[in-house]
Amino acid sequence: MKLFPSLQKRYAKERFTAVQAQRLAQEIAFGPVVFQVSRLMLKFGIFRLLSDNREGLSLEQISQKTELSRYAAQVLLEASLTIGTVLVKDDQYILAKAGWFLLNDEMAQVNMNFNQDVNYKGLFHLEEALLNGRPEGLKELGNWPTIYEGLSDLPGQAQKSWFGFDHFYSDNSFDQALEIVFSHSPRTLLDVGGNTGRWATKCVQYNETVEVTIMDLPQQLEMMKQKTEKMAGHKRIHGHGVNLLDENVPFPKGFDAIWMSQFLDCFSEKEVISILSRAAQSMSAEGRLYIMETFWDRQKFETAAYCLTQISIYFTAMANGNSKMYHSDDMARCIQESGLEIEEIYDNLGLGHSIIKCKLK
Ligand SMILES: C[S@@+](CC[C@H](N)C(=O)[O-])C[C@H]1O[C@@H](n2cnc3c(N)ncnc32)[C@H](O)[C@@H]1O
Repeated sequence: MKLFPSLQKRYAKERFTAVQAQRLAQEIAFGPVVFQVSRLMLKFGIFRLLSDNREGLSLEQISQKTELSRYAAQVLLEASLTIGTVLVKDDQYILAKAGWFLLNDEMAQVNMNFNQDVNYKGLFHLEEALLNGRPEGLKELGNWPTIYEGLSDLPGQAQKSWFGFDHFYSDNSFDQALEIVFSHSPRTLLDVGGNTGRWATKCVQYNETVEVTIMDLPQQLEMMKQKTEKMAGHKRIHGHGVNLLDENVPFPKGFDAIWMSQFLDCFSEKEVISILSRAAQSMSAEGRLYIMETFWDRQKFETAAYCLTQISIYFTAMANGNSKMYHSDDMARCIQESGLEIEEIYDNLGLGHSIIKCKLK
């Protein structure tokens, strides 16, 4: 398997001693406990309290300041001690580095909220999802064939965490992406899966004349209109409501650029080929298609590859049962099979996106 050098080395040979491996096996066995304890250390403000009191606090002080019973504070702190998020010296609890990251690393918080509010209950159905090829966990949130039909109706906290997760990753790459896409001076841009219109808004504010059409599910376009109507340039943002899972739905013609950000990971390989083939049929020789994705094999930092391959499981259990965070070779094969060719790949955007620029073969 082809991997970026940073990953190649790490994944080719055993990285744990026997003792470390034995410990990891227990961390896996207690994974849900570790997750919930750490989440509540955050929610009840214990990590914050320890961060504000660097010299440490006793169990009694923590219980008093958080208004948790001595018992509740004690079980959380003792579990956190062995997890490694807090330390204890002379009966004083102190924040450890991993606790600091849970408290201050926005990515850890976004991922934790996403796992708690969107995935946690649904993951109980992963086994059926893998066997049936359907998002069997989605019933924990509502009754839709895929999560995308339900985005505008998700329960409040799940919706907040889903959009928080989606926006966190793509927002961090948009500024670099604008430079790449607008170096070709597109006058018209089709934003496929444009969601709440964040990229479209960036485009119309970056370039004074570009006209952007968001192609997304009809219910998603309603949400997009509400979110963009007060933004500068919103008159140059248009909507085109479709369900692209319907193979008979064509792409509209006449766009200089077609943009797909964090979109193709919502589809199986077969569906990706169908969508890309329809995109190709709509393109002229001068047109360019930009695919922005977080490919797990093209990550500079191994932790990113770890997060991405775990996020694939959300697609299995919750989103649609058949898509994933792709390896770039799989995407390249789909591109080839759709009548397109790769012109250039830009890596290391934002928190780990790549942009694949394609043209007609
Ligand atoms: C993960 S979001 C990506 C949002 C945005 N492009 C970004 O980069 O943050 C995927 C988008 O694809 C849309 N989508 C999913 N399935 C679709 C379908 N069958 N037809 C049209 N749009 C779809 C969803 O409604 C959603 O807005």
